[in-house]
Amino acid sequence: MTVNAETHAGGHTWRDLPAAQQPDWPDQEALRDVIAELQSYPPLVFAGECDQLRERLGAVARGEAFLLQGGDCAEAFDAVSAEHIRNKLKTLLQMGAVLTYAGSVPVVKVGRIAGQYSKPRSKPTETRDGVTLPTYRGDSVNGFEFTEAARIPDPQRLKRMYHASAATLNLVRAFTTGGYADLRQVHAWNQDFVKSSPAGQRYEALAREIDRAMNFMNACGVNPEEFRTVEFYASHEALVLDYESSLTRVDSRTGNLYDVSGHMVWIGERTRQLDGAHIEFASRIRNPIGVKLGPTTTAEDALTLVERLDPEREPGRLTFISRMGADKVRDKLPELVEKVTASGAKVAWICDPMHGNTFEAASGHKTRRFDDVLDEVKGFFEVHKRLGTHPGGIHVELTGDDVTECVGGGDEIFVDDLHQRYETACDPRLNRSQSLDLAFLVAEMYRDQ
Ligand SMILES: O=C[C@H](O)[C@H](O)COP(=O)(O)O
Ligand SMILES: C=C(OP(=O)(O)O)C(=O)O
Repeated sequence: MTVNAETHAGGHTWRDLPAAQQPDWPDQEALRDVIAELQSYPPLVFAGECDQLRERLGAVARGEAFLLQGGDCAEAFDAVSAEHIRNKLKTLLQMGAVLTYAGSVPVVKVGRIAGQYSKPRSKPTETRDGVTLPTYRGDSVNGFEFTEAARIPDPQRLKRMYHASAATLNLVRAFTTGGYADLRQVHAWNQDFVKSSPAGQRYEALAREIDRAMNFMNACGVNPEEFRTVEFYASHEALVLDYESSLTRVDSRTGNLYDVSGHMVWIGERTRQLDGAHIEFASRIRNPIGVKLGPTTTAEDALTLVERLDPEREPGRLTFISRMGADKVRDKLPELVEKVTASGAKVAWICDPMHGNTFEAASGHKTRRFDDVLDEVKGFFEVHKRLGTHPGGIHVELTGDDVTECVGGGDEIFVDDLHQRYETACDPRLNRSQSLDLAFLVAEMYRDQ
């Protein structure tokens, strides 16, 4: 793992191709120094862990497991705190427990965490009160504050991204293996929540059932290790290629390249050009790869992506994350699923019900309706049911905090509430209550499927 990718044939082939959405770094020499420093840093994850996740995703692709992938739209350096990380993890663990128990399916848990610091944007600039500045591209690139100084891309931020990811991953590993994620804690995860929210109360009833089932198994002498720790993986969008490539290493066991900045990386809707640098980069690494598929994706695009990224047709290698929008999923998804399935490819199909359903409220807040999110997931399940294929999971933007960024949900948030706790640096996230609501509804859909 010590050899960096630049010395490996294939480690730098992406550099010859157009790379969309890259920061306009003003100081190239500073960038080169940062890249050299990042190349000397230790890996954040191990190649063997990436292989293990690929195997788990293989089960998803075969229809034997369900993927829960979620976390912030954009992580922020000033949110690297025990409280934020614990809240996010707690929400994902609760959703995982709901899906496993109510959906009766093994759940592969993957955070949008410990690396989700870079954002592709629709426009290069933002104008406020007649002042135009470069758009915010995530904490790895520039500052959120609307000042000229903050918005200048600064490569030193890539080092902060590495350190923030390392600190986050360290705590996530401690939480998931050090007792906090023990299934006997199902009630503890809910303690601060149960009284106030309908989702919390519904969860509490489910936790009591899980308790009874565990007591029964305990009485039978069954108390497996799987109840005490949780397998949890980290993922992010592989957007800023100088960063991802600096953290790409040769695996000493196999000679293969792995992007050791996270277990799984995905390529976004704005950077999945078939002849572009991102797909080339992803084609050279052995991590499990996700690709977002928006409503303009053609079946031919999807088939070429399979050819480029999964030529061996290895279940778990490639995850297609559709993000069509509630009004399009039923029209656009079937042809992709049909033709990819007919080609013999063994991809996992996941639904991102967030990115196709964003709109701007009259107050100027970017938001999403919980009902649209739910409807896209429903459409996704309907398509797979009709085609006899497996609805493999969901990919959601969420937080464990009680923010007011998306409207609707059981503990209803109205458009007029959005200003109360609107904290996202980019796109609106489901709060904890909305996330749990979604998990219950998805578990029902899965069971019915
Ligand atoms: O999270 C996804 C994208 O970065 C985001 O939707 C882009 O938002 P924008 O259209 O405001 O640039
Ligand atoms: C940018 C994102 O999504 P998409 O590429 O699907 O727009 C994202 O998931 O952060």
